[in-house]
Parts: sequence; structure tokens; C-alpha cells
Amino acid sequence: MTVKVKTIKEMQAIVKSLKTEQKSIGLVPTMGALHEGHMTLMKRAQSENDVVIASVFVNPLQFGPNEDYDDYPRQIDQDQALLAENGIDYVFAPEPEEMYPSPLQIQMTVGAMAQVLEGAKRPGHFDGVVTVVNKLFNIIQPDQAYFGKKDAQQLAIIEQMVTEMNHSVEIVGIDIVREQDGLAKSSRNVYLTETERLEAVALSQSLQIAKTLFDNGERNVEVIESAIKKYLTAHTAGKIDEVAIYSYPELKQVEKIDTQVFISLAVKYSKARLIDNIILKDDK
Ligand SMILES: Nc1ncnc2c1ncn2[C@@H]1O[C@H](COP(=O)(O)OP(=O)(O)OP(=O)(O)O)[C@@H](O)[C@H]1O
Ligand SMILES: CC(C)(CO)[C@@H](O)C(=O)[O-]
Ligand code: BAL
Repeated sequence: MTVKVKTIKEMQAIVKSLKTEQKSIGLVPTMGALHEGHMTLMKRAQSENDVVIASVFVNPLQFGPNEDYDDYPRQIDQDQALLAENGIDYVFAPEPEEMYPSPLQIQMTVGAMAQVLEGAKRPGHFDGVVTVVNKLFNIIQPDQAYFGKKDAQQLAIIEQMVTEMNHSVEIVGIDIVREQDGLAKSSRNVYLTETERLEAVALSQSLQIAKTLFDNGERNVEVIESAIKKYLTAHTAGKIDEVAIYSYPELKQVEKIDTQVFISLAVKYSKARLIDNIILKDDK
């Protein structure tokens, strides 16, 4: 059984008794509409902690005014059933009024790391993410918290927040979980039409082309970016919103690949904006 917890007070009381029993706590923050990607994070959390708490909260602070906050898939009963099937102990699922009873007087802001890539495309997004994750860490006080590399910029920013704000949690990054054809699993994939779903495989395929170029010695950013754009243009009608190569986890622009980097993609379909990425490291 997965116990659903709706209030902060109740969650804090549970955490207090778990701490008294010296149980280690793994936290998996999500926005719900759970899929196998999320469940991979949950399983890893189970293998490393006595108790796992999943949070399901569609955080209004991280959505821009023209984004899909209202439409974002919400299916808490289905999510709770899936969590129960997988033996997850608790789901913390507060309403927005519980997390934000009145407009916040105090909010966190992210510096240069949020001025690029997803942060540049979605102004204020990462301020909203770190604010809610900070609240979740304070409420749940996890020993370990699990985040997917699908949101690689988010993972880097949260690691930085933990360092700068002196949280004692250990952040664990989990590799991207993909559909059989390579499409990164995402709650937003439900927005794709049938044709778009077939074409969306082009994102991961274009990253594989980039990886092959890199493995064959190519280090020029422009050459790799333009190979990706060419592939995407030829294989999907989705509109390219971002193809960029940045150092990872520093998130600085590079001209030549001589450090660990990640290639970040965003492609817009009629209703879905899909992201994907690959981390490339020179082992030589
Ligand atoms: N395919 C995946 N592989 C690995 N981690 C994932 C995957 N999909 C989501 N996650 C991780 O799960 C956590 C919760 O993500 P979230 O609830 O936003 O799901 P999502 O599928 O990424 O949704 P969306 O596509 O709407 O952003 C995040 O840390 C995210 O990186
Ligand atoms: C980390 C998170 C749950 C914060 O709302 C969200 O950004 C997400 O699902 O990746
Ligand atoms: N997984 C990232 C959350 C968002 O797109 O708002």
C-alpha cells in the first residue's frame, strides 16, 4: 500500500517518526503522470533507502504564463496505484494552496546557470524548480533524492543549489529511460499525434549521429550542431527550438569540445515540446 499524504504537517509528522526509527529516506520528486522513467528512479531509491517517498506536484511556479500548466496530465489515482504495485511507501501529493497558501515573499533565484538553454527559453522556470525542490527537501529531509538526466540542466542546477544552500541530501542522477525506438519517456509524450510520435524518434537518432561523429574524432561544435539540424529537418516536421552544446555540469558555452559536454535538443510539435540530450566525454 502507498500512503497518500496531502498536508505538509502530516508529512512532517511521518518524517519525524521515520527519523526516530533511524530509517533512511529516499525522495523522488515528480509532477505525476508516472511512467517507466519515473519508476526507474523509484526502484533505484528503493534499493538505496529504507523508505521511499514520491512527491507528485504540478508546481505552478515553474510554468510560464503561456505554458501547459492547466493541461498538464493529472492522474493521481492511477499514479498511486502504480506506486503501490511497485511497493513505494508514501506519496506526498499536496494541492497548490497547501504549498503556496499565499504569494511567496521569499523565492529562490538561479544565476547564470538558468540564463541558458531551457532557462532562456522558459524564463523563471528554474527559479520555480529550485524553490519547490528546496521546500520538498525541508519538509521531507531525504538522505538521497533522485532526478533524471533527461532534465540535465535541472539536475546540474539542483546539485549547485544543494552545494550553495548546504542541504545534507545526496543527489543521484539517473540515465534517460527510453521507449524501444529511442524516444525519451516523458509525461508530455501523450500530447503527440500518431504521426508526430513516429517522427519524434528523430530526436534520439540525431543525438546518436552526433555521438558517432564525436566518437570518430569530431570536436567542432558547429559541425556537430549542423549535422543534428540537418537530420532533424529531414526526418521530422517538428520545429527545432534548440540545438546547443554546453559544458556539463557548468553549463558554459563551448566552441570546441575539450571537456565533458552535453548536447541539448528541444523540438516543438503541435501540442508537445520535447527535450532530449546526450552527455559526451572525451575518455582519452
Ligand atoms: N525518461 C526519463 N528518464 C529518466 N528520468 C526521467 C525520465 N522522464 C522523467 N524523468 C525524471 O523524473 C523526474 C520527474 O519528472 P517529470 O515528472 O517532470 O516527468 P517528465 O516525464 O519529465 O515530464 P515532462 O516531460 O512533462 O517534463 C525528473 O527528475 C525527470 O528528469
Ligand atoms: C523536480 C520537479 C518535480 C520540481 O517540480 C520537476 O521539475 C520535474 O518533474 O522534473
Ligand atoms: N521535467 C521538467 C519539468 C517541467 O518541464 O516543468
